[in-house]
Amino acid sequence: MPSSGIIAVDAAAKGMKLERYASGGALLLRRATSAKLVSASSHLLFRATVLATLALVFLFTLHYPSLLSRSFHLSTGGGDAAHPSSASHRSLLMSSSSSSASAAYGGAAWEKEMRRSARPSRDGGISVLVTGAAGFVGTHCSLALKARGDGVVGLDNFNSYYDPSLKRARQALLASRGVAVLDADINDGLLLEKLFDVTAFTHVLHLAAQAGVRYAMEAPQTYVASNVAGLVSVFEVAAKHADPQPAVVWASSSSVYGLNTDAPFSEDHRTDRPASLYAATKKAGEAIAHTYNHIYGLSITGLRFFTVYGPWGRPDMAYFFFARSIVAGEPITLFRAADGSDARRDFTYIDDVVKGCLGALDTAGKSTGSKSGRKSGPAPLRVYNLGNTSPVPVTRMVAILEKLLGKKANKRIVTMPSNGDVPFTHANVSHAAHDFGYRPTTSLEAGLRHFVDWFVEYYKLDAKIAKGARGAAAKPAKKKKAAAAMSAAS
Ligand SMILES: O=C(O)[C@H]1O[C@H](OP(=O)(O)OP(=O)(O)OC[C@H]2O[C@@H](n3ccc(=O)[nH]c3=O)[C@H](O)[C@@H]2O)[C@H](O)[C@@H](O)[C@H]1O
Repeated sequence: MPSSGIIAVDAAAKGMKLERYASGGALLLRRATSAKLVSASSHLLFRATVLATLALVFLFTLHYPSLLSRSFHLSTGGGDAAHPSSASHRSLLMSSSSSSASAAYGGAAWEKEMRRSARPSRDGGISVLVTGAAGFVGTHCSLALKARGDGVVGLDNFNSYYDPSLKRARQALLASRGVAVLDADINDGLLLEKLFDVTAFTHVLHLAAQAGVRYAMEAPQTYVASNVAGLVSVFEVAAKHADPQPAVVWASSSSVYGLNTDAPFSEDHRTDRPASLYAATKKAGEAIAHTYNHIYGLSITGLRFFTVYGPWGRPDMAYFFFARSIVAGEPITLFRAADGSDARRDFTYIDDVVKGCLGALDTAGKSTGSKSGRKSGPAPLRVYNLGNTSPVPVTRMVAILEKLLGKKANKRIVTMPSNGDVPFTHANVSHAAHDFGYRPTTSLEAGLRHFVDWFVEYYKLDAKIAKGARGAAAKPAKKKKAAAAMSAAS
């Protein structure tokens, strides 16, 4: 539209030029005719341009619907579970129902429910806001806190990075144990403020994040939005709005060690060479934590998780999607390091990690700041490895799965692509052991057995799979039969 307007003005200006250089009556007549002609042709030109523009918009809509509907994604979320679009990265932040959560939540009944869920049932119990509560680690930690008599309010945006129905099932499990999980986003600062107005949480267990090392190449902005902006949002509310300030324990990652080759990885080692954007955002989080501790006296503990696995786990992680592929008879790709060695991971079982999280909460120490922005003295700033201390080759992990599922994997072994992966991880956990008695006790064999038990039951796999027979049947399994078959197979 504007371009056609410019063309019309240009044509009229040319007519005026003729007028300026002509002289005499005949020429006056020609000038008038010329002006009419110019006017008519500029109308034609204008109409043609409008039509052409409309045609272009139509074609553009046909070919790039996602671009034109971007504003829809920004506010309503959605996307394909397997490949959420990076253009709709804010949909990973704000699910459809959570985009206006701060406006939707409130009222006497809501406040009563928040207070009920946040209230400890034991003397000396703590009251914890768990972000990412419908996530893997968040669910297990919330259950453990509630079970020992602490108060818990959960928050999750139920994004589609992986199957949201699994997150809803975890939410239902939490609800059955009396833990309310709000459908809301950590970037919704107003909602967080509202929550702290209603409940004086003593602690925040901040686990909401965009996880996954390799997916960061596909959707970089989601990592910045959740792991940097979201973290700041949580720290802002905890530091400047909450009264009194809570202590914050949050999920960093073993990936911050990046290209570090000293092993086992110790908290004193270099973390300035992240291999992925995921790792870089977690490293940035640790720097941001330092700032909020330094300025506002916020007690902050970062936990570097090492490839956590177990029942109710994350379907985007290798052990989980390998199990699925083995059952389905589909090929799996195993990465081998450039020197020809198998990739190795310090796989850490969820129950061990939960003990570490609760230990970190229990020893967090108080924040020293207040709403006024003044702090009364230095507050704790801590970082701990939560690993298993015994790296296992990924090929061994697959061999265990094959045994448990009673079925051979169709393996394809390739050199590790340059996608942010690291060849090995190995935790030194002496600081966590010293400060809160963290001692991982679960072998990969035992932990994967628990995972497979849950996996077979949750997905109602045919008992034949558990027995090692071929093919997964579509019809629902009898749970007891499947479980019995699983223990027979192991
Ligand atoms: O500790 C962490 O900080 C991170 O742990 C997890 O990352 P990773 O340790 O990379 O786990 P995961 O993807 O399960 O790959 C496991 C192994 O399988 C190998 N791997 C992977 C995929 C594949 O197709 N083939 C393969 O061999 C791969 O080379 C690797 O050796 C979390 O996802 C991450 O969110 C973060 O929490």
